[in-house]
Amino acid sequence: MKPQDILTEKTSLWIFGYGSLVWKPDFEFRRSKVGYIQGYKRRFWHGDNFHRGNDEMLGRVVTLVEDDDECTWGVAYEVTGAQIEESLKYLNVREAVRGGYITKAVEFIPRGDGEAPLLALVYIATADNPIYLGPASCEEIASQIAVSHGKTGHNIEYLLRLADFMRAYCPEVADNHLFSIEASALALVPYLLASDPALSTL
Ligand SMILES: N[C@@H](CCC(=O)N[C@@H](CS)C(=O)NCC(=O)O)C(=O)O
Repeated sequence: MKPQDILTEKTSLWIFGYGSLVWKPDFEFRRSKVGYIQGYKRRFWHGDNFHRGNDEMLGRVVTLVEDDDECTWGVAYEVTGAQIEESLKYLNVREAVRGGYITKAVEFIPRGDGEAPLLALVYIATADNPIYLGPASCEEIASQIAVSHGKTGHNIEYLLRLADFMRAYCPEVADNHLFSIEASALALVPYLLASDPALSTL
């Protein structure tokens, strides 16, 4: 019997997304829930030399940083049966091989009264990662995002789509880190459009 043979429709795995996965999972799933994990804060502290940057100009993408007083909102996706192997194979390339993320198990708390916590897999880039960039001011992060792009697109798209997700699905959450960087990056756009009109197609 191959390992995947035990994956019946009743076998279920939850995968928690908090960056590009909230707006672009790009794998098949049975259902999704908006909610949060405790003990982590989302920060634009990870470098990206593939999707939103390159080796000469690293993009900045989000990772999770442990902080007992914080929580991070996102989306958990349930994959069942054959979706489990397919999603993990896809995410291993997108997140681990190309993004440098590792996997951890976390407790996901769905939004809504009476929703039971769920064990979920999450992809995290840790400080020992070779392209981990670490803390910087929101202005510095915004200016790096404003001029970076990679094989998947411009780094600003990555920032704006995450901010749009939070406003649409978690309007009650004050993610100051995210929205400060967004405001700083948007303030740079007029200057960027003058130098790179292609940005107007974002
Ligand atoms: N692991 C986080 C972050 C994922 C993330 O943003 N990963 C990058 C890899 S560096 C990615 O998939 N980017 C695709 C894109 O930029 O469209 C999540 O759960 O959303």
